[in-house]
Amino acid sequence: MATTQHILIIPFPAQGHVIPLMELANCLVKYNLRITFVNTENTHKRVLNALADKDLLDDRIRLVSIPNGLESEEERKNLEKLLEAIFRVMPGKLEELIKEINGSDEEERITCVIADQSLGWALEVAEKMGIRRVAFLPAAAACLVLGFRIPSLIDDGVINKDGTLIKKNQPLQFPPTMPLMNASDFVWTRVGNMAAQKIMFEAMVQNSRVAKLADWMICNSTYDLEPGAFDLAPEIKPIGPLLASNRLGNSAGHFWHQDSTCLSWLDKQPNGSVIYVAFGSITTFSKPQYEELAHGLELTDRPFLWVWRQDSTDEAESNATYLEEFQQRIARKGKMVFWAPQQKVLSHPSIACFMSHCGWNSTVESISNGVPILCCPHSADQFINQSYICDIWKVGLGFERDDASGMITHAEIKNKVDELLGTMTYKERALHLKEMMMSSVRKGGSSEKNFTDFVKWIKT
Ligand SMILES: O=c1ccn([C@@H]2O[C@H](COP(=O)(O)OP(=O)(O)O[C@H]3O[C@H](CO)[C@@H](O)[C@H](O)[C@H]3O)[C@@H](O)[C@H]2O)c(=O)[nH]1
Repeated sequence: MATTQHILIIPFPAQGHVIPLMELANCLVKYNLRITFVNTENTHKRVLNALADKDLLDDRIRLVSIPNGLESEEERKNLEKLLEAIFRVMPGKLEELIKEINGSDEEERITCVIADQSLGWALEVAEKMGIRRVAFLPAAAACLVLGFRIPSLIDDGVINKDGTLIKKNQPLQFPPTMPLMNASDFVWTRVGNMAAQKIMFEAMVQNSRVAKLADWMICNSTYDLEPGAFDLAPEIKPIGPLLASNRLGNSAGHFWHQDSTCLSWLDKQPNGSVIYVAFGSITTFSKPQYEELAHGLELTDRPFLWVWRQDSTDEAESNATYLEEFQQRIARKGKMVFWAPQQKVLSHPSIACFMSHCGWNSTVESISNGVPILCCPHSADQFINQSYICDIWKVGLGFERDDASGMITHAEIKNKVDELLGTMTYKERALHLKEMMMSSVRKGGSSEKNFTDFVKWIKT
């Protein structure tokens, strides 16, 4: 008989998915469970490289990889190719891996698969092999509720069967505690071209259907953050916020080395003074937009820490001179890094606010630290998250875009920074939300209770 249960965890191959699932793995091993964490080959290499010098993982977490059928970085960045290849190649590879593990030793048998909700096929593989299964949602519960609602959106004539919009200007109001959703802000209508949108839509339809096959659906949220969404879909259980600080550890699963020099730089700044600027792991803006942002930050005359991640060598080369000049010019006030230890940055007392693309992890990490947000959403779910931040929780502000250029201008950036930091209400509300969120993971809190029930179920 197995001494401890053996769980297989599989994330979608993107940074915003690997980090929270790695955090979940770290929480589970505290309950003496063993984890096999399955990344794609490329992600696996990146995670190992970034781990090399520190953040050593608990030895009950074994990192392994399977191919996703894509060779080049260019292909991996193309959402259509990525989704198509993942679906074509990975289910068979996952099944082979599980068979190999299960065949090696009775004690090694996988007893449960925890799959990223956006990899519905992994739940189907588990079901086919008679293994218990869990869907993990790294985004807001509202996104899955939207996925569940797709059939009624089609019946009500809001969208066509392929996800294209019929009623463009008709916002959708779920309960008032959920964001008012503009039809043009649905997750799939905010990705790439029409072909990418259709593929994303099909994936959402499929994944939302398959999620219902899961024995548990868990997500990185709390009842206080999204009461309306959990009322509509009580089968989704929040276990968040999943943060390394909850277990006094380092966050793991990074694709890049975390530049900790920014922490000693933050130590030298006055409390509540620094604007932290970071747009997650995928989002990039045009060069003119970065120039507006740089200009705007300079105008605020406040210290700032800016994560400027450049994806390609071309991009890095084209920005090199500008960046160098800019860094010299702002050296007195600002610091730039390629990749920051974001969770530690956001918990630093010198941080005043977070200028963010509103990825769900960044949103949760910011609020868990009582940090108000300036919103620059770019794609997918980020517009829904912005609506939570600005309209529902009222802990942040969005930017108006210039009619002619479509950009956020330097003047707008300065004005919104001044507005957000010039009144205490945003900070007060953020601190209030922080308190509610953090109490949910303390003993007896709602997320802690869901997590304990979940672990009990896994262990039976
Ligand atoms: O310098 C940095 C910048 C980011 N992070 C971390 O990287 C993660 C980024 O996640 P997120 O804020 O969610 O952004 P994305 O990487 O863009 O995440 C993708 O996945 C999310 C979860 O599904 C979605 O909400 C986003 O829209 C989608 O782009 C967070 O944990 C950050 O703490 C760092 O550690 N250092």
